[in-house]
Amino acid sequence: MSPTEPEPDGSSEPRHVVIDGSHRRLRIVHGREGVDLPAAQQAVSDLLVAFGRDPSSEHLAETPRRVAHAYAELLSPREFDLTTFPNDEGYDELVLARGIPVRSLCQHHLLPFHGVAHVGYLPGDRILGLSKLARVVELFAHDLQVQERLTKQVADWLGEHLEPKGVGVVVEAEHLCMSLRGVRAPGARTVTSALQGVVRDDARSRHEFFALTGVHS
Ligand SMILES: Nc1nc2c(ncn2[C@@H]2O[C@H](COP(=O)(O)OP(=O)(O)OP(=O)(O)O)[C@@H](O)[C@H]2O)c(=O)[nH]1
Ligand SMILES: [Zn+2]
Repeated sequence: MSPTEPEPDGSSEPRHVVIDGSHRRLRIVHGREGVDLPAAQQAVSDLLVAFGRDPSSEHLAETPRRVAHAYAELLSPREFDLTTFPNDEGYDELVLARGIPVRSLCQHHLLPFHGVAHVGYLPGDRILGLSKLARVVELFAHDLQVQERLTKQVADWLGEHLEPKGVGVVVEAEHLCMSLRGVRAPGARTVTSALQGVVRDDARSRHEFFALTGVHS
């Protein structure tokens, strides 16, 4: 399957472009097809008609454009450079970014889910620019998602690109499809986790990871 070909679930893997001939700086771009704004705008206009509204009224005239752009923004992660540094000091404890904001779209209802991610890793030969932990979350969150897949994609991606000794990812989110409608359970937060390597297999590392996230294992 080519990097840009959509997977059966509608998402596709991000690609990287080597920008300085080494593994040290990679430009990460997402492989998803861009949003067709004119088509999305027309579809929103049709939806307003289906809702019994007049899209030509002064109040709604700009709404199709606004909605199309809003969804395009939510479905388009920003490109970034994956910057790593040699782990010269042999740092061998967990590195954890706690409370990274998560904004994503539920693939079932196209409603947002939002919350935080805690992303940690146990370094191997290289350490990662800290901001990149939050950028990787955005890379996968700006998609039509389920929380389980988002959580695992972040962990798998870090494992593949950083080759650390271990990875841990926890996502805690509120799904508007569960709080505003349907079951109407506002405040219910779903917690998912994905662990790899030492963080999964070694009880002390796993316990330390969950202790640092504030999530009880
Ligand atoms: N596993 C998982 N389920 C999700 C996620 N986001 C939404 N869902 C659920 O997807 C399910 C879709 O179920 P359906 O029964 O087809 O849809 P529905 O009739 O709108 O369901 P209700 O929300 O219960 O009214 C619901 O239970 C949602 O809560 C997610 O990230 N992960
Ligand atoms: Zn939903």
